[in-house]
Amino acid sequence: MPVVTAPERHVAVFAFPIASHPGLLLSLVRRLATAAPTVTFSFFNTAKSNRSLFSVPTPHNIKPYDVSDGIPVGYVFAGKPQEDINLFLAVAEDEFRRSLQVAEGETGKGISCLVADAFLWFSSEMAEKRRVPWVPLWTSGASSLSIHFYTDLIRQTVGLNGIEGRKDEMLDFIPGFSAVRLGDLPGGVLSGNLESPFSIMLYKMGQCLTKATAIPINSFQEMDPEINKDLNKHFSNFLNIGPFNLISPTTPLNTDEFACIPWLDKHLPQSVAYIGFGTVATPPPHELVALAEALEESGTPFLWSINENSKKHLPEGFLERTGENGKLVPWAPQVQVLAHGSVGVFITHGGWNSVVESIGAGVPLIMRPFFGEQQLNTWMVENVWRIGVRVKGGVFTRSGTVQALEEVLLHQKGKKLKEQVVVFKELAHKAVGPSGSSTENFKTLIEIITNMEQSAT
Ligand SMILES: O=c1ccn([C@@H]2O[C@H](COP(=O)(O)OP(=O)(O)O[C@H]3O[C@H](CO)[C@@H](O)[C@H](O)[C@H]3O)[C@@H](O)[C@H]2O)c(=O)[nH]1
Repeated sequence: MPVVTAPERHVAVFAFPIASHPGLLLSLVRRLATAAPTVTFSFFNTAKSNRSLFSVPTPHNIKPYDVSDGIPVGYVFAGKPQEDINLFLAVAEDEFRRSLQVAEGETGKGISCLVADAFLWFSSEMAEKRRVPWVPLWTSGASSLSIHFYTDLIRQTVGLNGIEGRKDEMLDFIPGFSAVRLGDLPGGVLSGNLESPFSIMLYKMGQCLTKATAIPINSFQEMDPEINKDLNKHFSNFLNIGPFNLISPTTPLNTDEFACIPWLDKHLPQSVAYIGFGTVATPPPHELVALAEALEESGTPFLWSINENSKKHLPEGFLERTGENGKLVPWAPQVQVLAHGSVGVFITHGGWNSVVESIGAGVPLIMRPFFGEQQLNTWMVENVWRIGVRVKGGVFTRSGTVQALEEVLLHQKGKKLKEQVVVFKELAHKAVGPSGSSTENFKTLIEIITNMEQSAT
């Protein structure tokens, strides 16, 4: 990769400190910092998240700064939805501003660019005031970004009286989408609490995007050519620079602490179901039972990344009965697991990283979406890319899950899903390869962020 030198440049990076967001942003910043070793990158994130992310070696020109998570001392979580997000958002803008001044004081350099998780819409105004480029990273796919961009149009057309009873109605006027069910739009656009801080955040983000100097996303343009074509008309430098996981690790926890790979080695090619629901979603107890029963009934070997809390809801004697056929782990090196030849299907919530990681490995999906844009990702997987299926009714039942497993692992349909996901796998690898679209887009991004032409070394 060509190297840029620009010692006077100071790039501020604002992280959204929840779920897989900060890890993904830091993996981008690592790439940028390696390509521009004389540029200073100040990475603003909560102390807890920084501790975990910076526990592995990091390029010398990235310096972490802690911001408050907004959780008052002694606070007891009430278990309300998005409680941690709401607390953080209440203090975020002031915290980033305060901490930015500290970093500018310490480095003696004003910032020359502001990179932020796109969720942090207010950073657009901060960049504008300082007259520096604003570069929001969108951590999900082009489809969900498009929906947030077109939220006003969608609300005006569909109405704001709720979509209860109208979930199967199709929406067919968003450029690049031939159609999508109202019920599969991201939460907070038409359904859910439109006044929650999270919904307001997404709405405001959608309104600010045209102010961005560049919008990098963790995808590759061949995946959504029509949506890309449309967004390129509205945004400057809409840059697909992924899938990130094909370039460098996006989580510091990618060691095989629980011996998943040796266990997978003992299984037949494309026979195992890998199960994982990302870093936030947890199926309710009765669905955990249904999923376990379906695995047992179908005799499918499985590797399940599951937390202790969920584990206790599994049917009694389940693990003893499944024996060598099943393995439960608190954390799996997901990217390596998916790339293992014995994995035949990924049962997942449809978080964006999980979707692109499965594509990168050529593994078809069974989707059980929970919140956010996971419904939309599921729609795209099943109806647009045709690389997986949604479990019947969108929730785990014993019979619906057995049916989905049979469809993907045994039937002719499964063969087609596999063929199709391999087509996307090849496109993804090509995109990040030499002269691939994501590689070229990344070069453009470096130029924008460092404000310098690259010189080959
Ligand atoms: O045992 C595990 C479990 C997870 N992971 C990794 O954790 C990440 C999970 O990411 P993702 O699938 O995107 O799930 P979430 O962390 O839940 O993602 C949040 O952020 C995503 C990106 O914006 C959104 O698409 C989701 O809806 C939102 O829940 C992936 O990189 C996985 O490889 C592991 O390596 N091992």
